[in-house]
Amino acid sequence: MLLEQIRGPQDLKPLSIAQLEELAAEIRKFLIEKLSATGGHLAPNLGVVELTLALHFLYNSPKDKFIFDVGHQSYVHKILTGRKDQFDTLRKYKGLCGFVKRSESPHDVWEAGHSSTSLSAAMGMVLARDLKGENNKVVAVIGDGALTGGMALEALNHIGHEKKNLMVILNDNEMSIAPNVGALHHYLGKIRTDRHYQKAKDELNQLLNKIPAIGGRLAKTAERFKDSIKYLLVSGILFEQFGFTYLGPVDGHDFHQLIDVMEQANSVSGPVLVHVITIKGKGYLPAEADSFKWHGITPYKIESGQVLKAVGPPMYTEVFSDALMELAEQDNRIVAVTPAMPGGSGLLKFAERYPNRMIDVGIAEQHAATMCAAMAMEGMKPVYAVYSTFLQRAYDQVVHDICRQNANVIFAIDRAGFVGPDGETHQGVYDIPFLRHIPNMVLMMPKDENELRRMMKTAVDYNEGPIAIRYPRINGLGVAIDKEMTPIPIGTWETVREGDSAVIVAIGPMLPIAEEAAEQLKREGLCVRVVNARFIKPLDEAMLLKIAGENLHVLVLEEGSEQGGLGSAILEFYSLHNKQGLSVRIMGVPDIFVEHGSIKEQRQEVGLTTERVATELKALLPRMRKRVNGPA
Ligand SMILES: Cc1ncc(C[n+]2csc(CCOP(=O)(O)OP(=O)(O)O)c2C)c(N)n1
Ligand SMILES: CC(=O)[C@@H](O)[C@H](O)COP(=O)(O)O
Ligand SMILES: [Mg+2]
Repeated sequence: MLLEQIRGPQDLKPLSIAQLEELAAEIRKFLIEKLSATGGHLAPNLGVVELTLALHFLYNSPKDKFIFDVGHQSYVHKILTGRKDQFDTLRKYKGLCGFVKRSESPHDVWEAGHSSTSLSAAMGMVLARDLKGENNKVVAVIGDGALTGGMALEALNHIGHEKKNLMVILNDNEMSIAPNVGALHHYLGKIRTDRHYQKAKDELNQLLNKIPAIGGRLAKTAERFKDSIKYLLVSGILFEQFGFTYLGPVDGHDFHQLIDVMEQANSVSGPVLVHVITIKGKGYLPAEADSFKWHGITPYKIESGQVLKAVGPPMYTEVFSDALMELAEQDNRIVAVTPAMPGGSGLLKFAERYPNRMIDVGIAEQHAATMCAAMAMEGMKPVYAVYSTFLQRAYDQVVHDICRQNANVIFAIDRAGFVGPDGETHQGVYDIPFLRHIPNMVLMMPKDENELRRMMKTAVDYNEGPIAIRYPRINGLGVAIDKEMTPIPIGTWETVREGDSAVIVAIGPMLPIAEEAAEQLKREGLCVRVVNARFIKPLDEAMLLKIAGENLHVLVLEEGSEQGGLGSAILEFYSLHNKQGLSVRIMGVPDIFVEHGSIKEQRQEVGLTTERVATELKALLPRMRKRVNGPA
């Protein structure tokens, strides 16, 4: 087994092409076996086995810097850089990160998780290198999906301007998570498929290179003729016009072609883009056949490709999807917009039923937001379906285009709260702070799947401006579903448990924890009220003033940043109403990044557990404690 002998990239250098091919097969087998137990981004990594081997074979990481866009396809890189023995802990708590992670290895020079940052990072490292007078290589590996992200265009524009030595490897597998979309995708498709382009280009290049070296004006004419013909035929014209030397496309699973084109690239001065065609999921038939499903996969049976299904009530995403279908049936103003996440956001059924009303814009969260504003102003009901973490990309568009113009956009914010194995780059814990302070925004979070449906109806009936519903990446509670979706009056909270010792104000999946804590405290003589603060904005001011009037201590429970979240909003409200004397304890996500693991482990790490809530509440109530133990 060659793989056992690979302790680092230096062990690749003496290998022959045949041995590299053998090693590629071993790595594929390793990935398929390991991920059958851990889950993870199988298809993307199966697609870059040869590419990653060729990079480490030809260049000298970490002196030469490899930057993986998104970083979900960096498992092969991790295997080759001394971490293969850690793969049983992939994406597990305190285990191997599923993305590039600087703290894991000096070979990990740039972290991501969010798409389309690699070219900007490469440019930064190249500018620093040249200012320091160093001469290492900087190689960005970006997928055809990530290339649709706006940042990539910003970087291409600048890189072409600076004309620095920088290599971009475009890993083109025709897929984003779902099939890739957009004009760029079609352009790449033309290059990929139009083989006679290639043949004509190659034949012509041979012919033109035969023109004998001639002096004087004729030479210039011949050169101009060659360039103008090349202009017509060279397939990477778009990139050439951006100042890159375009090489390819080559077969990204053929070591001869890969090594040859990278050695060609080494002799290019200035930015060079190597176009590599790969098969997402290569080497595992179920993943090749459906790389959409196998982009990110849970544990599976290798032989059958059967994915081990999670049991329990439907995920919130599915409840959202079904509610949207029902509402769209009644209201043809409803259009769904997704930035490249039709599957994860639950829009596949909608797309099938309403193909003209489901718009996938590619990895373009900013464009999606502004486009929704304009659609709303033209009388449509755009439902912007987006993960909390990816909405961060469109903050300015939400402020500047949607809220400031008071556009009636509905935000369906999925993955709100902890997300589990994707970890710190994907946690949905900042949307409350970055949304609640924007004028005109309404922000809701349901306590269960039935309330999610009610909130969907509330949002569709709401015509006063932007309105957002945030819901988590978990199963619902399995509550009864009302046939009718009854809208909820805006800004009204709900007392789900009576009590006069203290109040827990909780949202979303924190409600069950709050109720369990209250039940626990009841056995100690404390009668704790639990309030479902289902509107984060606007707050239920009447209820807050009533609580203040009862002089009750308040504990706020939210699976989101403590800085600027619901608890902060309540503190601000009490300060504004001169109720500073009230004690308000906020329990949420502290000022740290919470890494990968299960959602349960992430909650435990920050203390969002029944036990800690009970303990914190008791600590809040010194007076109550004495009363329970007899007269003061
Ligand atoms: C800003 C942002 N939006 C969406 C995503 C979700 N996402 C992760 S990977 C991916 C597709 C990337 O496609 P590509 O770059 O072609 O890589 P491949 O998986 O095909 O290798 C998407 C949309 C993300 N990580 N970041
Ligand atoms: C790498 C990336 O950003 C996506 O693949 C993301 O991991 C999808 O998340 P879900 O699994 O929650 O849909
Ligand atoms: Mg792709």
